[in-house]
Amino acid sequence: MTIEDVMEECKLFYIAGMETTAVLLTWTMILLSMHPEWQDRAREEVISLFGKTKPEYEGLSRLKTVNMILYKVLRLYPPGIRFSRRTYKEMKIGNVTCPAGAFIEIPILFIHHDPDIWGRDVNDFKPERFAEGISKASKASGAFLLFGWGPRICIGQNFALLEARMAMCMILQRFEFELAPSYTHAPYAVLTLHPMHGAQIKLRAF
Ligand code: HEM
Repeated sequence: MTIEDVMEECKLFYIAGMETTAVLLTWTMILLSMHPEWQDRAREEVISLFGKTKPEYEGLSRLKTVNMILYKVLRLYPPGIRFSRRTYKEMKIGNVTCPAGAFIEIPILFIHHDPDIWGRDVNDFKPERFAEGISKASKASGAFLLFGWGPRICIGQNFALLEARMAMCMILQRFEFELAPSYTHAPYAVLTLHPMHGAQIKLRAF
């Protein structure tokens, strides 16, 4: 690799890794503010596992409620709303024949909100849907696509979830939070899916 290649890789990791995880945490704070009963459940779990001490790596894998909440947030508000592929030769995908060089977009957001896959309560905030893991959460395997799919699937996915668990634990250990009256719910996609008018949240230390 040349030094330029290394620099490009560093930029890619920064761009692909920072904004995505930041919006995941933002939506999690928003949804836990909208659903205080889940905020309380998540806090109870965190305090029962770690008290007020900094969570350690092994302990994070024992989180159940926080995990279900993160998956639920990632289904409803996937940070990246689509990913794409280009065919390098003519190929058949299902019943469709694609010529070489076709650009194919996979609409993560639409798939994550498809009632045929997730049921009629597709838009409800029900983290318990993920109680038995990702594979049992929907009618179609492979419908939870937030990290992409195949050989180019997000290389940072485990790291991202680890960061998110750690950050949410540390926030829940210290603060109760609720939406400020100025918050307007307007999901908006530019590069990532984020709240168009920001996330005004009131934090109360305890
Ligand atoms: C919630 C957080 C994240 C989400 C939703 C996310 C989502 C994605 C998606 C959809 C792709 C395209 C995959 C494909 O084409 O199949 C991708 C690729 C990538 N992600 Fe992430 N990502 C996240 C966090 C991270 C983090 C934390 C890092 C690095 C520290 C990272 C590094 C990358 C890189 C380097 C690629 C390109 C992989 C390749 O082309 O081989 N991502 N990510």
